[in-house]
Amino acid sequence: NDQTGLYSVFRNPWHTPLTIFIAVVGVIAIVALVTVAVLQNKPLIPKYKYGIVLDAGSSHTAMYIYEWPAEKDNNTGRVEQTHSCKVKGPGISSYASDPKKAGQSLQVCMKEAERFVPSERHEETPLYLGATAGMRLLNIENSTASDQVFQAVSESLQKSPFSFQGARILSGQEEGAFGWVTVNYLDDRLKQVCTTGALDLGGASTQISFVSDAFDGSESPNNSVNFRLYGNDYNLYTHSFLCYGKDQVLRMALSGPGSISDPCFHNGYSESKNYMTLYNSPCVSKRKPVSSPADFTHVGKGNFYQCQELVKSVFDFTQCKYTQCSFNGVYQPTLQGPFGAFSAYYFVMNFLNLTDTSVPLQSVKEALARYCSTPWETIKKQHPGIKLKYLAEYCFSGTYILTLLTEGYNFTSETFSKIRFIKQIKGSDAGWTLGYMLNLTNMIPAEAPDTPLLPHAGYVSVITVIALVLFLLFVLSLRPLWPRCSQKPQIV
Ligand SMILES: O=P(O)(O)OP(=O)(O)OP(=O)(O)OC[C@H]1O[C@@H](n2cnc3c(O)ncnc32)[C@H](O)[C@@H]1O
Ligand SMILES: [Ca+2]
Repeated sequence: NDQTGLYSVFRNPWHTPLTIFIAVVGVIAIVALVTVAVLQNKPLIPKYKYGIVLDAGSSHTAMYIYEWPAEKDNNTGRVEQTHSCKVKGPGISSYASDPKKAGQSLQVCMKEAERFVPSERHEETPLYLGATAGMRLLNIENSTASDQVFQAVSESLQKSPFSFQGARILSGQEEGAFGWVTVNYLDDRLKQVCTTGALDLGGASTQISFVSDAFDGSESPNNSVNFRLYGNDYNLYTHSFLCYGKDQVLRMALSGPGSISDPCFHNGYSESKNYMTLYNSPCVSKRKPVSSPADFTHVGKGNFYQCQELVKSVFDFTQCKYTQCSFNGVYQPTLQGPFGAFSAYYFVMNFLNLTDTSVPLQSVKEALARYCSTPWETIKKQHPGIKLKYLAEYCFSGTYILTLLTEGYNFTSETFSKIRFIKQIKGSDAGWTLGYMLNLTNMIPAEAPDTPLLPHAGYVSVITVIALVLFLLFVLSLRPLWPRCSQKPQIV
């Protein structure tokens, strides 16, 4: 019956004002922190979102599926490529005479996408198709055929369960700019001032994009793209050279004088080819001789230095109405910063084992000269598993790449070492498609998203510490003042 000490407190612990005060403060603090934590860092079980982009290139179409945690729409660097699918057959522009087949060619990859994207996400998943230089050239040659191909492709994609957002031709400027966005997004450079330039080599066009302090866009507004991303302003220089993808340049080189005995192809290489296929492109139709036989035999001579002279003949280095140009009278500011070179830059230099740019440029040229002088029979024996069409062209393609970079873009042995030949960055392919989707889904905010005061873990640990301290204080407040030593403790 002792009304004092532990008994009295246990019987009615709310007796002591200290206890009540601590309990109230504790509850308020925990509720407040948990509320902020939940508001700040949404549900613990992440829901994922998806996006699909089809890259309808001149030589082939590829499908990319991107995935990101739903609540991280605006955070940098959280969108990742989760799957890719190479469409069988040529690029969609090759189906000009049978447009339906362009749509049918996409079906296999679209079925694959249905398996890779969870079905409950299908209808919310945006689906885009962007076409590049192959369709630009078809549009120049025969805009009706181009429209029919897009019609067939759109009908095919509308049948998919995804949210089809349209099929269109990208401008060269978009292709260059979005390639730059992709490289810098994946490399996490969009929160920094120093960015990476982007070099993209396709079959029908090639792009160069980079930020240059010396470039404010005034001298050549068409080459200027302004971005405000994560609170940073970027004034990007970009140019797309139509007809300077490696397939079209090969046609231009072959259509030149005396191209039949070709220094860009290995000794012993001999293939009969058809002038019709060679000249059926707006890039070479002007070079078509008035009367030419239907077929010709393409014979290899295997000489890198002569090949370099032949490749240089497709560039015009004379005309430039600006303070400085790359080639064909196109303005280009002084090169600046590191560069990522992808697509065919990578396919070719990787095959030739020349992706290590710490090797002096002169040594790269000498290695390529040795490769080009290797007889065709030896080359075939050394690379039994490589597609003959690709294998025959690596000497030409490697020579074109070195000539384009050094003579065209004015890379020196010093700036050449700042190029990285890349296929992917952190598991996502380098190319325009990711940048294109990020832009269309507004996932790159102009302003930096406000970062939470504390990361999620920070909140949890703060709550835990406060809760522990308060609990300790609470327990301590329950302990009676020292019991009178005469008292026997009451068993309650
Ligand atoms: O950008 P556009 O000009 O539209 O062309 P594309 O998008 O189709 O161009 P790609 O980068 O896909 O390929 C460019 C070139 O590289 C060739 N290519 C693709 N894969 C290759 C590989 O693994 N090895 C060698 N060459 C390859 C392809 O045939 C083209 O000639
Ligand atoms: Ca391309």
